Amino acid sequence: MNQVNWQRIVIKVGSALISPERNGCSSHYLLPIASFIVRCRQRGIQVVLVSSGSVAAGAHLFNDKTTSISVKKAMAAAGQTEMVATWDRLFDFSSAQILLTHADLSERERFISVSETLETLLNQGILPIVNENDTVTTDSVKVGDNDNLSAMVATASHADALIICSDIEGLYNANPHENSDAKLITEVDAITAEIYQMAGGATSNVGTGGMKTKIQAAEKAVSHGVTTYIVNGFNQSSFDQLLRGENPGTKFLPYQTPLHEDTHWVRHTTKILGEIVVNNEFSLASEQSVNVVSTGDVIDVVGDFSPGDIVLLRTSSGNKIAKARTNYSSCLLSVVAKQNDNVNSQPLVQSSKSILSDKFSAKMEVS
Ligand SMILES: Nc1ncnc2c1ncn2[C@@H]1O[C@H](COP(=O)(O)OP(=O)(O)O)[C@@H](O)[C@H]1O
Ligand SMILES: N[C@@H](CCC(=O)OP(=O)(O)O)C(=O)O
Repeated sequence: MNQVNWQRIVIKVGSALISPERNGCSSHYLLPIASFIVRCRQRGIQVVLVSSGSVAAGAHLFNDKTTSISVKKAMAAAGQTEMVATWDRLFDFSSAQILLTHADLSERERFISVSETLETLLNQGILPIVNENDTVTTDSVKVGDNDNLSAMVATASHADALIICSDIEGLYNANPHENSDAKLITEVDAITAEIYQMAGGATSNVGTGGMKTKIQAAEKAVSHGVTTYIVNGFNQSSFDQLLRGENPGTKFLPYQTPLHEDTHWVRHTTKILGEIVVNNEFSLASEQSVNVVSTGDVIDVVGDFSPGDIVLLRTSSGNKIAKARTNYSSCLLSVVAKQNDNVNSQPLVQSSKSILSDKFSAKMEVS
């Protein structure tokens, strides 16, 4: 019986569980997770696996143990094969490898394509195994950690739950490796600045991002209606508890009313490719509805972007207002900004054309 009422879940497995010694893959900690995946599937729950560990798994093949980017990328390329093969051996059903970069998710058409492929694989009973395509990433196209990636995958696959399996019970009010009296937070109903303050970086030599990226992932997921857990993947009991509908770690409650699909994607999945700077007096008329930025408000432009790209709308004093899709290129808006500057407060370009945005997420359309 499915006591947890999930239909589709994403399980994220951290490097420490796959390659604890950075000496190839070990199935030691993967067996209980594989068994959990099998038991979920037997209950009719579809599963997507987001697996880290390619860098850690490939590390033993290289004499150069430095953390140079090019060596890490080579480790990832070599370790990825071993990591997927190790998982695949644990199942008597087929798995499929999906390697993604942020660019694949940040462009709407590609995001939908990824989403459709996940759907097709799941409906065919194949287990998707997702990782970041570390070998081809650069700073401008990488997600950078698999916690955030797993939340994006949970969104793209319309999952009900995201289970982040780590090397620790869950979120503590301070990093327990540095504070012996740290207390486990079992339930989080709102991800506030206080929650972020509790979360530190990774302290192991295999993990990336630590608790901070897990909180970011939880924020992305819960605002899409995805219940999120951080659990200790070393403990078999975590998985037994999950299947009994219990909470073995930290549970983040989903929004009662998730964000609109497109708003969520702009806010939580897209990458900012430039900035439109408006005057300090500018404010959004409404946090909920579509807002208007007139061309007369534009005082500066940062970066190179094209129509349709996602930009940050901010004031000249640095106040972040919204993430928005621009209908104009940086080139054209730079001209607009210069014209506004030349006539001081009397812009040559009136608000005959407008950019629309909605708070922090924003679609920008020409009205
Ligand atoms: N408040 C906190 N609660 C729990 N762990 C924390 C906290 N702050 C930082 N951490 C660190 O985050 C680590 C887990 O993240 P990470 O090493 O990236 O693991 P993974 O490989 O599973 O992603 C913990 O082992 C711990 O050192
Ligand atoms: N993509 C990288 C993992 C990056 C990452 O986020 O690692 P982790 O913090 O262990 O989940 C790899 O496969 O090595």
